[in-house]
Amino acid sequence: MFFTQPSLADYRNLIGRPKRGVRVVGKPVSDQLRQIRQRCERLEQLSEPEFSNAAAAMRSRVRNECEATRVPNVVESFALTAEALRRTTGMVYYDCQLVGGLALAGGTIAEIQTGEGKTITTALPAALFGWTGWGIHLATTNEYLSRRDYETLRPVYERLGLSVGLLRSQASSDEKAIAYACDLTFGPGYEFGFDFLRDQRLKRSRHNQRLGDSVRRTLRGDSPYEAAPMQRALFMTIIDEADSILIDEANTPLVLSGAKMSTATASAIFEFADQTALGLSEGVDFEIDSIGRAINLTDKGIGVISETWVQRPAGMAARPFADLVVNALKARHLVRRDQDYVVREGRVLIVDGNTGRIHDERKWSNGLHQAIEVKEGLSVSDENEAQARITRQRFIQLYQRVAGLTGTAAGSEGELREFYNLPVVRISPHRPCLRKSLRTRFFDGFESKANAIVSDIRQRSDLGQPILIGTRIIDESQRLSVQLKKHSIPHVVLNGLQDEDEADIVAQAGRSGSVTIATNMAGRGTDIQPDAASIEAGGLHVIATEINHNQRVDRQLAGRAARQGDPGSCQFFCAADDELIATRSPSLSAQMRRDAGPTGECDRDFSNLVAKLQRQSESDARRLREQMVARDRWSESIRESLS
Ligand SMILES: Nc1ncnc2c1ncn2[C@@H]1O[C@H](COP(=O)(O)OP(=O)(O)OP(=O)(O)O)[C@@H](O)[C@H]1O
Repeated sequence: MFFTQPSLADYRNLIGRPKRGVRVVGKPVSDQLRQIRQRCERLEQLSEPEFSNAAAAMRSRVRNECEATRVPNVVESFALTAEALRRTTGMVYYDCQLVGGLALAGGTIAEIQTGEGKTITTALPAALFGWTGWGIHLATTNEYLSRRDYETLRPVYERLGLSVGLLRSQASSDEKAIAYACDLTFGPGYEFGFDFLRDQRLKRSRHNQRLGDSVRRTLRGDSPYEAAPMQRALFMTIIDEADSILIDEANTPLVLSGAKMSTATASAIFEFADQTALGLSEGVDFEIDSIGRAINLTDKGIGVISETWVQRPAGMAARPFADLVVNALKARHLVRRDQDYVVREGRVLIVDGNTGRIHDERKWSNGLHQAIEVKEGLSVSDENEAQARITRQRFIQLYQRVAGLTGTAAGSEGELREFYNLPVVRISPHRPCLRKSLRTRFFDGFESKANAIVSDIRQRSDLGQPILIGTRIIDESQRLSVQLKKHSIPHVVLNGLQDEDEADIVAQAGRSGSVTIATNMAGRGTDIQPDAASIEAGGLHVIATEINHNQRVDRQLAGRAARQGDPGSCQFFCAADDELIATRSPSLSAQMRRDAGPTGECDRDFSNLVAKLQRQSESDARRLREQMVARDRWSESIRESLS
């Protein structure tokens, strides 16, 4: 049994009905805050056993109230959570965090500035709905952050009598089922979606089971018991870094691959396709749309491929050959090593463009992965069959309740409302942000940009400022590392290829004078804490080595500096050969080269022109998502009409 919708409306009344990006103010909220603070004062007086009893009483009250479909007691729940947090960590919620908690309880996206403390804010709605025992999914962008948040908040939840589970990578389905059986389950957003698909696959295979299958299983020596679904009904998800999960990641659907294809394609055909692709010329046989990341064959190209296919070696599998050649062309011209993938121990491993993380369990489909293996001279792996698929938009809509947090919802309000029916509520920071944003510097190419970055780093680290250099791709992090080594500047690299532990690198990155080069891995969610000497020297300084395709990504990177009222600064370095500029506006790229002085730096400020390219890129990405959702709705309506 679930909450009925009126309870959601009740919360909205508490916070004032959110409209587009409203600032939450008003008497209902201040009344709530006053009551929570008053209750906190009384809870502080309780001994530990008395506090546990109060938490247990809350749990049974919520259970009873839920059965009666009434709204649980927000004031009591928030006060208990605040007191558990204080007893466990010594932290006391700021008013803005309590307001953020109310907004989340009302089913909104709370926009809370970077570094304001979203992690502990999630505990307020999570406990409130967690008392029901129906299972809250706490999703974030990656495993590092979900583990960190789990470790930070588990003692708080346990003090409240709530059970907590973590979805660990490589966990078995039994282990995951245990995590899902908890009141609260932490994990990366995509993992919840993949597990949903895995459960659907299981249900489908059960449905298709024939009489006597379990007897046959026993005779084969397999377990006579069927695997059980991991997840319970999808009740509520609270999504941290909501714009990343709900917008950026939503550009690609979740696709679950299963067993090897029943008719394995011999590697010879991929090699033949690669050879054919090498014989084709750009502009004659094919065109490259590097913005849409597509290859379009010309009529001439199609003719060449057909003729080549006729001359294929005997015994080659029949399969749409032109598709394989297009894949080979993509592998050669569009998919880049140390950007889109890395090669490790003879395998092609995909790099997630949004998070900078390497996913060794993922594979490109329809033969693209194999085409890249051929390009890299590796042995060709088996293709897997796509067994289940869902867009992220549809998956999230399956939850009864959704709430989210991010520092960067601005500009995405329309999309969040249209696809997810989620209003954005803007929460004021508890202290003014002291970040100094220095003017963007423009260069004629990577070399001059790297030289300027190196001399800037040297000056700042000599003064004791810690520096985080944010690169867009692995390749650039490596090239910059080479430059720093040349100039004997000690530094560490965080790009997924490093041997050091990510948590250790982040823990050291705020030390006075330290220099850290990182890909998007550190661009979101990471909490770099400058030490006292660093704060004295001006706080963390962020250098962004490229303007990203998406402004939110830039704002997140800048948001690593000047958190919690600390000083800090950031500066963007932009070059004519940066991907955004080179692919979207060759004319701007040429203009920047022309304008550059003897050091390669431009006098002119191109910020407005670059911002325009960024907006174009964002709206192209949005259009792709809209098309994907429209296709999804269309195929769903066909499926329904056939069933
Ligand atoms: N009420 C509080 N009292 C003291 N410290 C706090 C409080 N809330 C948050 N912090 C501290 O502020 C820092 C930033 O918190 P957190 O990483 O949750 O921020 P965030 O809003 O999630 O940032 P981002 O948007 O970058 O992910 C952490 O070190 C956290 O311990």
